[in-house]
Amino acid sequence: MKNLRRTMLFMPGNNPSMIQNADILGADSIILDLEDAVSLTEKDSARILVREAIKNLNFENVELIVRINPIDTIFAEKDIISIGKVKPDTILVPKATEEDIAKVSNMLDEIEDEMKFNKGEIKLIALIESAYGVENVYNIIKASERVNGVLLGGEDLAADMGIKRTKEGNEVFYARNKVATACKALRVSSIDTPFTDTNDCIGLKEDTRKAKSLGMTGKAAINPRQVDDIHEVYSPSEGEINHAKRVMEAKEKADSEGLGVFSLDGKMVDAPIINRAKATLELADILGLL
Ligand SMILES: CC(C)(COP(=O)(O)OP(=O)(O)OC[C@H]1O[C@@H](n2cnc3c(N)ncnc32)[C@H](O)[C@@H]1OP(=O)(O)O)[C@@H](O)C(=O)NCCC(=O)NCCSC(=O)C[C@@](O)(CC(=O)O)C(=O)O
Ligand SMILES: [Mg+2]
Repeated sequence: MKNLRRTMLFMPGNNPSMIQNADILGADSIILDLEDAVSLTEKDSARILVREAIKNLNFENVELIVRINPIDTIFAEKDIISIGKVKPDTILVPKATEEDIAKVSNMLDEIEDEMKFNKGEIKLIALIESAYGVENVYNIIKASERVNGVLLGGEDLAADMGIKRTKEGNEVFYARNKVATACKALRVSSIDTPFTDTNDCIGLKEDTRKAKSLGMTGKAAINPRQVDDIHEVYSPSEGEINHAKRVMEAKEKADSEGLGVFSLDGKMVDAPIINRAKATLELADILGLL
């Protein structure tokens, strides 16, 4: 569902059969990749394919994101100019620093001017996948008003740290915490790193729950089979919806009795719990679960 960003499904920018189905795979966002999923010899043809796909295919039901090549490569400027002119919803900036975000944003200012697009219409997501990026994520988000999300890249981060990536994910605990907190502080989305074993749906759900429990608001996917499992974790369960309804009913009663704090099933309920219940019911409503 566009605008929710529970899932961002990566697909290689040089794979037309994957791209042509992108709109119907159920992900909230799709990422057409010009970076690591495309070999050096295919960079130019992938850029052309992605540009033509954006011009000619229907991507109404998903947020359309393009991951460009890193700013310090010979491909980045061509990517920004060629892709910026066909107006994707969002550009994903890999290995992002403050300077990279400012540079892409300035180039988009010029493109939007030239093409008579609305100013600031093309958004940016910063891909945080280095020790520097994690430590500076707050300032990287602040580097441009276009930034409305962060994607955490666990594989590159582990490589930069010189540590092993594991299914348990203890090695990304600090990064998830730091990214989720910076994103909440600046009210932008925080998308967790993909889970790379596409056959392990139990491991995927466990990994998604862990990231969600730290405040990450969505997760990247690399295979359409992962989309429903991630959505399940990011959807309120029947039990959570029923509890939220009971909190709101009890609140009405407490309001009529002039009480700001009350007890439900022996547990204290006050403003933060009421706000959480409201948010649960709002999301359940958007997802058609009420
Ligand atoms: C993983 C695998 C090879 C498995 O292949 P398999 O062949 O086993 O797939 P099957 O399940 O058998 O496919 C069944 C049917 O679904 C279709 N289908 C599969 N995947 C699809 C898809 N993604 N989109 C649309 N359609 C798809 C397929 O075409 C087939 O269609 P059909 O033939 O019609 O039946 C394949 O999924 C794949 O290529 N994924 C994308 C990989 C990618 O983009 N990676 C780069 C981005 S991550 C990254 O960079 C992160 C990071 O930045 C972060 C960090 O730092 O941590 C980093 O640096 O790492
Ligand atoms: Mg990466």
